[in-house]
Amino acid sequence: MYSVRTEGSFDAAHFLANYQGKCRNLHGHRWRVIIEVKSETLENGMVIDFTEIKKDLKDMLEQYDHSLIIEENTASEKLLEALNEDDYKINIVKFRPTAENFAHFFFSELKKKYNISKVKVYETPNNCAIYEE
Ligand SMILES: Nc1nc2c(c(=O)[nH]1)N=C([C@H](O)[C@H](O)COP(=O)(O)OP(=O)(O)OP(=O)(O)O)CN2
Ligand SMILES: [Zn+2]
Repeated sequence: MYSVRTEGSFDAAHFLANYQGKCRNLHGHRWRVIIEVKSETLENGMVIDFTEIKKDLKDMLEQYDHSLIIEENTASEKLLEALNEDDYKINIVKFRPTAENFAHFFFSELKKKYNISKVKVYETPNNCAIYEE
């Protein structure tokens, strides 16, 4: 079995709603996203062309770069209105924005095109979550 890995990153702010601890406050991370694709066979000597998958990864992560990520229904209308009025880049997500949920989310997105086997998301240099199938 062959496998290839590549990675990308994005800088974004988030907070964990209903969380007892410092992460309930708005704070930022450089989210590092490492993806792995596996294959039994090679095409043109490759599992997948790095150039192609790197571009798709970059395009996917670009949406979150320099944004504020908010879990659906966890911010007041007043806050959302104020942020929108001042034209801040916001991403409302349907899941709690943890490294685990992002790993699963990015896995599902990439699965649409690639035989993805693993996604690792680093929230800090020391901590990462992994989703694999
Ligand atoms: N299993 C998870 N635990 C936590 C997550 C997560 O996504 N998965 N996220 C958070 C917070 O977002 C927080 O920002 C990270 O917390 P922590 O690692 O304590 O933050 P530090 O910056 O102090 O990390 P260092 O590695 O010590 O620099 C909380 N928990
Ligand atoms: Zn955090």
